[in-house]
Amino acid sequence: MKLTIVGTGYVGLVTGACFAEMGNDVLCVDLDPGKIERLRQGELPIFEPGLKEIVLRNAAEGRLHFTTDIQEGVRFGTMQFIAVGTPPGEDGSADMQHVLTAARAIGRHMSDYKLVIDKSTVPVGTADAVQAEIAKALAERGMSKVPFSVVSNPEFLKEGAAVEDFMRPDRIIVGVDDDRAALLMRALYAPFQRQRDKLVLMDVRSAELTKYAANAMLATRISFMNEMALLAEKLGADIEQVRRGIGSDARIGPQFLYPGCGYGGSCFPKDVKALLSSAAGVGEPLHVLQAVERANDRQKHVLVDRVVNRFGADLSGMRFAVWGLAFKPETDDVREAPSLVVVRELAARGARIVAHDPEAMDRAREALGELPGLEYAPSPMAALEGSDALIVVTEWKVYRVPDFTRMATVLRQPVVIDGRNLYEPAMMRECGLEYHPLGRPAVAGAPAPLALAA
Ligand SMILES: NC(=O)c1ccc[n+]([C@@H]2O[C@H](COP(=O)([O-])OP(=O)(O)OC[C@H]3O[C@@H](n4cnc5c(N)ncnc54)[C@H](O)[C@@H]3O)[C@@H](O)[C@H]2O)c1
Ligand SMILES: O=c1ccn([C@@H]2O[C@H](COP(=O)(O)OP(=O)(O)O[C@H]3O[C@H](CO)[C@@H](O)[C@H](O)[C@H]3O)[C@@H](O)[C@H]2O)c(=O)[nH]1
Repeated sequence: MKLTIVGTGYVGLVTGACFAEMGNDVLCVDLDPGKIERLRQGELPIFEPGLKEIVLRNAAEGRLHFTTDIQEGVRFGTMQFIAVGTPPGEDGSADMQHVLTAARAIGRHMSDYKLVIDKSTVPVGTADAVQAEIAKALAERGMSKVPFSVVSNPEFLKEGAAVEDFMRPDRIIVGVDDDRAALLMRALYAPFQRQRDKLVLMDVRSAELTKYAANAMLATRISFMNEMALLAEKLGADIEQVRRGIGSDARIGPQFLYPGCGYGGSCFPKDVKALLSSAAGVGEPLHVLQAVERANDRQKHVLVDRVVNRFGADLSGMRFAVWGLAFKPETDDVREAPSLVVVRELAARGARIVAHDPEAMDRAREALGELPGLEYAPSPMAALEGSDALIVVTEWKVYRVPDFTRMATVLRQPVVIDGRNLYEPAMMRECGLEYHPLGRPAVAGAPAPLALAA
């Protein structure tokens, strides 16, 4: 089939590449000429495991093309995917300008049947707005008789596992109100559901809400566990044991129960805000979700609170190693990353920061700008040299089994503040490290170089 993907970001590029991999002929369109030029040269604008191979192979075999020309894009595909950004507006509601611009462009340039598929995460009612934009643009050209359908097909991929998630989805949500569109969507997704039927067809509004409800539920689990971790710590319990205990209940399940230093990324924070805004707009406040957001805002400060408890409020003259800048491992994305809060707060308290991340240092540099006292280390161990403590923010694999003995000697004070519970407390004790995990009893270094703050 011939597909056009409007928007070549995390979702658009993965969608385009994976559909091309299934034999479709795909044209990816983006407004950003730099991004399109790099893709044409075989360079990827983002880091996503496994994506480069698929992009290069399908481009080389002539099934995946890139352009900045929206007119060419609209003429190309019978199926037009909208995969542009829906960032939060000032009031927290999703900013729909990119989606509506894409819809208008489709209406302006189409001359035969198009199936318009909304893959961006959009508030309920957006498909109706897209339909209206296209109809208006067609009417302005005197072409109101040209047929088209609009369907909702929200995307559930996770960054860092995007190709795997797209290729092996748990379910494929399609909100569709007409038979022709449903038939085309079934045919397109047939290769992804050979084992079992994963297609869940529903009405368009329900599909739009399904996406927000899924992210809101996952964010709720995380905030719940983060609060349980803080409570466990106060009560002398161990959240890691509690996590295993509750995760083994089939009704709860083990996934997305990991306490951490707050959820980040381009989705949970913005989608929680957008859903709260939609709900407020129809007079149906979401009390649970309001609390989820508040808890997450607080959680992003938990690591620096620990630093302050341990070293005092004035951190001038001190130096901290920060491991992990991406909002999660296996991505270079730093949007809404807890690391940004940690680094800015440390700098504001006068500390010097030596940060390391396997993939996200360039993006972090762009996001943080020139921050006094911030430098980047070429390796995890280099960040520790001369630092007063290590703060672990993102659980990259390379941080999981460091040389603990060397860590204890390289750090000026052998203190580790861990926002992801990566290490075995007994091992830290054994290596003479003072260890502060989340929701677990802290470990005093042996021999303790400094007494633990109360
Ligand atoms: N990133 C994720 O993990 C993820 C997962 C599922 C759903 N989503 C949703 O998918 C949508 C896209 O997210 P993303 O992370 O891929 O965004 P992104 O910012 O990485 O990419 C969006 C791209 O769209 C381009 N664009 C904007 N307006 C355009 C236009 N009119 N024509 C052509 N190109 C245009 C931008 O230049 C940009 O390259 C959002 O609604 C997001 O919530 C994201
Ligand atoms: O047990 C957990 C799981 C995740 N996180 C944090 O939650 C955030 C989001 O992680 P994750 O969901 O793995 O990555 P995203 O790429 O943001 O994916 C989410 O957002 C996407 C965009 O809407 C959806 O498509 C995905 O289904 C949804 O998982 C990150 O900061 C993680 O560190 C935790 O703190 N604890």
